[in-house]
Amino acid sequence: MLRPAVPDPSRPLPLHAVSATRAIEAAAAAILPPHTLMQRAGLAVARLARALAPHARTIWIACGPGNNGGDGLEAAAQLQGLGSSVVVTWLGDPDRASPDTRASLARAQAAGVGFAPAPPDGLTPRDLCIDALLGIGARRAPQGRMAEWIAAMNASAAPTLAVDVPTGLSADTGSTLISGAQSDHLAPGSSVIHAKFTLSLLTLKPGLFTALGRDTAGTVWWDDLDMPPPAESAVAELRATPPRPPRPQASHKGHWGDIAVIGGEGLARRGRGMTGAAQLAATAALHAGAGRVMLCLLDEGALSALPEQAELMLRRFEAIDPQRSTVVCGCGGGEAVQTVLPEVLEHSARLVLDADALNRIAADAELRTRLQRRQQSHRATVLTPHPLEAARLLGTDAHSVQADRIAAARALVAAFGCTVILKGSGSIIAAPDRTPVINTTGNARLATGGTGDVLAGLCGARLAVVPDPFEAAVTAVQEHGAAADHFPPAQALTALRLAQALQP
Ligand SMILES: NC(=O)C1=CN([C@@H]2O[C@H](COP(=O)(O)OP(=O)(O)OC[C@H]3O[C@@H](n4cnc5c(N)ncnc54)[C@H](OP(=O)(O)O)[C@@H]3O)[C@@H](O)[C@H]2O)[C@@H](O)CC1
Ligand SMILES: Nc1ncnc2c1ncn2[C@@H]1O[C@H](COP(=O)(O)OP(=O)(O)O)[C@@H](O)[C@H]1O
Ligand SMILES: [K+]
Repeated sequence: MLRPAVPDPSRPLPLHAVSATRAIEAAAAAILPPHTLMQRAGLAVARLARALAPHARTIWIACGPGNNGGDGLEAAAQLQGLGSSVVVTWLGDPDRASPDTRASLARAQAAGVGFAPAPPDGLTPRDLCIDALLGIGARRAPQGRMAEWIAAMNASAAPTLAVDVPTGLSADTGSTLISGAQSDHLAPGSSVIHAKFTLSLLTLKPGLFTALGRDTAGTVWWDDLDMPPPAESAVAELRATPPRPPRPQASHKGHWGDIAVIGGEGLARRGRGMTGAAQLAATAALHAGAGRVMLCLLDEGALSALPEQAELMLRRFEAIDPQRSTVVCGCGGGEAVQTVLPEVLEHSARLVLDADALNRIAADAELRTRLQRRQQSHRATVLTPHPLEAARLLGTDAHSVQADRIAAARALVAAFGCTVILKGSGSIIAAPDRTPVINTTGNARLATGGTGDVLAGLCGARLAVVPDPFEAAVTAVQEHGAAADHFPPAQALTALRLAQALQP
């Protein structure tokens, strides 16, 4: 069945790695007559193409040498049969193609599809390009004629529908394929299709939703090719954002938790005033509905009042009761956070660690041991690193983290036994014994200073009332992104305004 890749509130959408997809394909092929899957795939592509471009005069289908190209040839046969004018450019060789692809080639030829050595000229916005160059079998960066066709498709006035995966994107990781490695940014001239639509076949692939996936895949559709839900375990999943539960009338502030935000190195210490970061986290917790929010600034008492935020209670570190609070530690913490971290790690009942708290832990073996010990005593801990902070914790670089974000999040879970939010486009939320979630809310308007502090405060507010730290983290990330998605388009999204837009 063809459907948009939008999770239902009652059922997450599973995402499968290429290895699992191959196993599912093999199992399906074993029980179906030959060529069935490719015919279903081609029909799904043709149907979606007709729906997306009902008035197309020309449909250009660029086909690669493997079965992704076979899907394109099958779609060409189907579209020609439905009355569209199809031009196929094919990079394959009939003698080396798979039996499925050869069968679809014969069907396309029999249907009267036009084959051309080069892309058609003069496509208009109502026409359509179909990228069937590479799918899950892509192993290296496109070069030569394939790279030329990718460039032509990206430059075309007609939108592109990618079959299974945009060519040049890794289905597993959402990074791009470059010679011998993977890249986490779209370098000028990098050979990757920028699709307006992607139709994922049989399974949904995680790379479509994280790293560069969201930029290159466009709107994602999924056709399971009428195969039953796979037994293979999903590598990650997408979840719908549930509505906030109503507040019981008979609740009081004690039900909604005490949040203690610890951070904000003062200007005096090193000439870097970062109290704003902690204030943002505290403001976020407040607007997200926390019962009481305490702000502990590491500025040696220089700041004594916050007149514009009378609801926030200023506290010295010694005056905080970490066992009875949900502690959010690290936002703007600078070097000053180092001195409080041993106690924070030792005594906080529920803890969100962000920014400089993570950087200090990365640089200090004793703090790492203290963090690991929290798991043994079952105390809830959420880490909220961006890719560079994640890299420091893992002893690697941000590029390597971005090259496989799910693997990096899992590695952090394995190392520290905590719930982890690996931030960035398509944030990954992972925890011990849980299928990671890739967040689908949020947008690049969040790429501005302080929005991570807002997430940390929001996460604290949810962790205060949701016993399962993984569920609290998923909820916080979804709500943070949704607040950005609903933010007025004509207004600059700043972190403070985002914090104030959060809802209890
Ligand atoms: N699996 C399923 O569930 C189903 C799969 N289906 C479809 O099959 C697709 C997978 O097909 P696939 O395995 O043939 O791989 P595909 O993506 O066509 O690429 C491999 C070919 O490309 C070549 N090649 C690689 N890199 C290259 C480069 N840079 N530049 C040039 N060539 C390059 C590579 O050559 P080689 O590396 O071996 O030299 C090989 O020939 C899948 O995405 C879906 O669309 C559906 O029909 C039904 C259900
Ligand atoms: N392009 C993007 N798409 C979606 N979310 C983004 C994007 N860029 C940033 N974000 C989100 O914005 C927040 C930024 O956090 P972070 O990098 O820690 O910033 P800061 O330290 O300035 O607060 C994270 O929640 C991240 O997931
Ligand atoms: K493709």
